[in-house]
Amino acid sequence: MFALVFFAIIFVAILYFLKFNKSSRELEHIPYVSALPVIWALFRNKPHDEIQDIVRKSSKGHDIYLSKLGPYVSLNIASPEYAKDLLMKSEDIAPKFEYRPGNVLYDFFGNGMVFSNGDKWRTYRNLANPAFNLALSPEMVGETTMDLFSFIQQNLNRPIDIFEVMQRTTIEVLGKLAFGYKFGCLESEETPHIINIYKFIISTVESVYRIVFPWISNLPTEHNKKFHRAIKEFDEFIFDIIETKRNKIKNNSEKYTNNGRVDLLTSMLELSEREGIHTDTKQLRDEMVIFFVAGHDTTSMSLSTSFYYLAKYPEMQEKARAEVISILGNEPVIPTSDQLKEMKYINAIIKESLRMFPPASGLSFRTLEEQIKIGSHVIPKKTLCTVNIWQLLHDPENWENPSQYNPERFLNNKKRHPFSWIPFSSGPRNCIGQNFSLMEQRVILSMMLLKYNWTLPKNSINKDKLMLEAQFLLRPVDLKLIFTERN
Ligand code: HEM
Repeated sequence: MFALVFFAIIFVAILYFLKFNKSSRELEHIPYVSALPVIWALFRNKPHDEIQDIVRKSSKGHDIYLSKLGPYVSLNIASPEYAKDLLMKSEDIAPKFEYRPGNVLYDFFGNGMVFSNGDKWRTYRNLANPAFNLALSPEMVGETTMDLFSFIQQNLNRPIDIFEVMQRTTIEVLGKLAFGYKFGCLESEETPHIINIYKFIISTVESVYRIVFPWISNLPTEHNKKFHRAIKEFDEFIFDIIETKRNKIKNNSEKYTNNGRVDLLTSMLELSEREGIHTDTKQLRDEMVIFFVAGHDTTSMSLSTSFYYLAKYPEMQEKARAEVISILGNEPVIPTSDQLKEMKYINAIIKESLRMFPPASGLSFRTLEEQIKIGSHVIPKKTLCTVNIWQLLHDPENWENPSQYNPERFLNNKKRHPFSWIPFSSGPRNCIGQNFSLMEQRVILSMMLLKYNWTLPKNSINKDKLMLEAQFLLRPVDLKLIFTERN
């Protein structure tokens, strides 16, 4: 029996190897780089910046190369010009790789916008675009920042986990933005039950083991059963919100739950009714899940990076505060859109934080539907491609002293390749929430600067450098800050 299993494994491994070699023959002009050192570092939970150092060293300076992470052989791009060649292709020539049921990404995200293609993607992106434009005014984020003040008042003068606090804040913002819902994360220290459910789901989706060995998710383990039960509970929560909204729109009764503001879901439902576009409840659920996931941990990471560096460099914090006071005065008030535009230094801080620690360090896979050219390389149809955003944002050719945090680099009008700063990706599949997130970060940072000073605790593990978890969606490790009230 043992021998049979052993030979079956060898046979499958040979088939797998031959399959890989077939695709690599068509791509033999592209160097192949082993991903084993990266996988090994991921399993040892190495900080993400160290993993990226390993990526850079093992790719030996190639800015286009093949490698194999888990079951996927992919073409990796790490130069702005090559990234442009891929990302500016139409969404039909370089569509997203579609995951199948049984893969944790599909099981949770379904066909949400990050992973959908063709008419489905176009329909929902077109429905969501105007909704995002309507959401750009700063009041809702400003009101949530007032709730953040109340939360921090309970925790003054002692170390608090800034990433956790930013998650609470951005979850509140996302709940109101996406479906006009108040989770109550800033009302008490207790985490709402549905958010605990969500955190369990997302920790499973992000697991390195499941990326490298996706079949783990199909085993009848207790964890997998709990994962599917958690998705069911999260789904019931979202389905309930969708049905309630549909009914309110049908009956024309108090649809605008969020201080009279239109949330994304209501806006998408109304537009679809006006235009006679059928919206499927399961697809709307997938879109809400994507907005929720794509929208809050990313912004929390970026804000945490800014708070961290402003604590590490007090003179930077003072300079940022002086700019905000010169525009808003000395009292914490909600800025207007025009006032936000004047905040050049705050904007440079946010851009530098996104460069230093891009919350999404790499892009999801594209599968080519046609042969394309990347630089002078001919890349055949069906090749799986991705862009390493981190490497673009730390490329010494475009960024002097890339590992140094320096917002001034965004104030000196230096000409750079337009694809050298793409933390939100670019082209037709760029981030739909980019402008919203930038506005959100400007509002929260500027109001917090008026209300508080903050420092790193003396014994912080992040004193010398910001420690990162291993994941591809970046997170800081144990990032505590001490807030004190100004005046
Ligand atoms: C700092 C904050 C954010 C960063 C760094 C970020 C980054 C990105 C990146 C890199 C992509 C491309 C993903 C890929 O091609 O694999 C993306 C797509 C997307 N993002 Fe964001 N994002 C942020 C905030 C948001 C927010 C606030 C929302 C919504 C509320 C959002 C919703 C989306 C959606 C729906 C897509 C898919 C767009 C499409 O394929 O048409 N993101 N984001």
